[in-house]
Amino acid sequence: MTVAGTTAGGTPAPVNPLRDPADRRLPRIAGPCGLVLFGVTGDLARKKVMPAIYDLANRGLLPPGFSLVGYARRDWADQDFAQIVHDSVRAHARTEFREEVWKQLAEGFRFVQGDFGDDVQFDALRRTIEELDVSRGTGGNHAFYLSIPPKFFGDVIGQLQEHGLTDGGDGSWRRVVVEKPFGHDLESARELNAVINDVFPPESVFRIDHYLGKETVQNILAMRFANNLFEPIWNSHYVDHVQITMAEDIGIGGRAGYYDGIGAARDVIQNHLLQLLALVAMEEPLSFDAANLRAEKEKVLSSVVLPRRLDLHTARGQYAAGWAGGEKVIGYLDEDDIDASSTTETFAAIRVDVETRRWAGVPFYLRHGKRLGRRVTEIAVVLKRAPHLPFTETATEDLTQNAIVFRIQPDEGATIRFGSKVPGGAMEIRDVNMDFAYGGSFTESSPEAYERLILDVLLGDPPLFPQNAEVELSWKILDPVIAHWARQDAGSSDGIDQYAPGQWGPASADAMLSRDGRAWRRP
Ligand SMILES: NC(=O)C1=CN([C@@H]2O[C@H](COP(=O)(O)OP(=O)(O)OC[C@H]3O[C@@H](n4cnc5c(N)ncnc54)[C@H](OP(=O)(O)O)[C@@H]3O)[C@@H](O)[C@H]2O)C=CC1
Ligand SMILES: O=C1O[C@H](COP(=O)(O)O)[C@@H](O)[C@H](O)[C@H]1O
Repeated sequence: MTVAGTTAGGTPAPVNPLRDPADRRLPRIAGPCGLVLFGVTGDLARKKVMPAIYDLANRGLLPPGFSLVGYARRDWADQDFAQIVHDSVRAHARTEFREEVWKQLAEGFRFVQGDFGDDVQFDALRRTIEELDVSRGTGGNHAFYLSIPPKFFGDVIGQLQEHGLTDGGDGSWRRVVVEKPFGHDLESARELNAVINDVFPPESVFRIDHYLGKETVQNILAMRFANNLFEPIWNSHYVDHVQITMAEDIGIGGRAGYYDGIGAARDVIQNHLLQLLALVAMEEPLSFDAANLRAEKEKVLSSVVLPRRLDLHTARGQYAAGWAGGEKVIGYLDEDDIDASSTTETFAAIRVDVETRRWAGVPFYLRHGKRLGRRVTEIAVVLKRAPHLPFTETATEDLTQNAIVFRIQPDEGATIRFGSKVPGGAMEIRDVNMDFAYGGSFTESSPEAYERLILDVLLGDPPLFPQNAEVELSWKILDPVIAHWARQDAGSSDGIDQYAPGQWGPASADAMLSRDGRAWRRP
């Protein structure tokens, strides 16, 4: 971790006059540096990366000479690029627009036009960076952010190496940022890791799983390990099962090219949901530095096993056409550029078990879907029933199981559900909730995940970025599920289960849990 007010190299950070001195939320400031963004016209760059850069600048967390170089095929001048950043900032930034911040930031914008295969333009990129080192004092320190389709990762990394962009000279750093998905199965992930590791040392590679940048996700470890309340019951003696839900109410939008053939399990379960599982199930790390955190996460991921009967313990489906939120919506197969016979799942649910002494016999159920009832991500640790209930049966007929729920988004906080006597003359026990809400407890607002992660890249602070091993272990868990579904598809021409938009997935998902004598929560 970096000490507040110093750069990753330990030298005092330059004081940015635009920094708001009252803002104590992200006290670390990046030293002299710049970012090169590939894929500036893309969805992620526009909605997340460029607004996060502005928000960091607005909070005074970027150095005054920070530079942003866009690389894309469009025939743009620097001003056109600045306009694109401006539009994206005005549409998606979280902090207010301040002209003086924008002006200072925009002075560091440059644009290089080119395809990923264009040698001449990669040379132009090198010269642009050298010019910035002089004019903006970026000191040779640059991060290359690949906000591009994964199939181009190898090409761009190869170009960076070939054109002398991977080494900024003595005392400077070069880093590469890659977005998920890291491959589409174990084999391709290994190949991709080999390509990246051939060019950049592991400490210079920052793999973004943006869930790890979320405040509420980081709080899982704080809540577990800063308190004495949870840890004593955090095991198979008290926990019945764990449900991890990531539900979205949106469809695939314009992302058919990426999504079809990938599907819900690869898109989200392989990365975000298995990372959440690792944080909930891991042992206490020796410290919160990257090596110790990763060691504990790797131990948990290595202990995950799938049930033998994948036909009984997995479920998948596709959203059908219908009504959601008062609007008529099209089905997955009717989306633009989706093949009418596609079997790509937009909903996936799996059961896994963690074979450790702590978790033996405690199933973890993971589910994700698009066009579900509402947008919500939560982790529910559902406890076993009390061993003895000294009440009449009718007194407890409305009492369900106690639960501790981490509310990751959008209603950020945590809930503890337990039974309480209903006021009145009779002994009647009913579920009640004790709530912690960020809004009610903190005046500080949560930084957006990309803000936190981009700042950590610029600081060279690695704990929130998964390394090769975690990525590969996660594919090892998921690959047999994908292979099982492919075998099912090969043996049938019926397509996959459909589910109505606005509902909670296909009937097979409910059946999967009811076979275990359980039911999904309706968050
Ligand atoms: N969008 C999201 O919500 C999320 C995305 N990701 C990941 O982020 C990355 C980017 O995704 P997203 O923004 O959705 O993708 P998009 O398809 O929206 O954007 C891709 C970008 O790559 C550029 N590009 C493609 N081919 C070339 C080429 N040959 N030469 C130069 N530029 C090229 C495109 O430029 P042009 O305009 O010229 O075609 C465009 O700017 C992917 O790895 C994705 O998996 C991860 C999490 C969420
Ligand atoms: O990684 C992804 O995440 C988004 C959802 O992110 P969230 O922060 O809004 O929960 C999802 O829509 C997308 O399909 C996936 O690639």
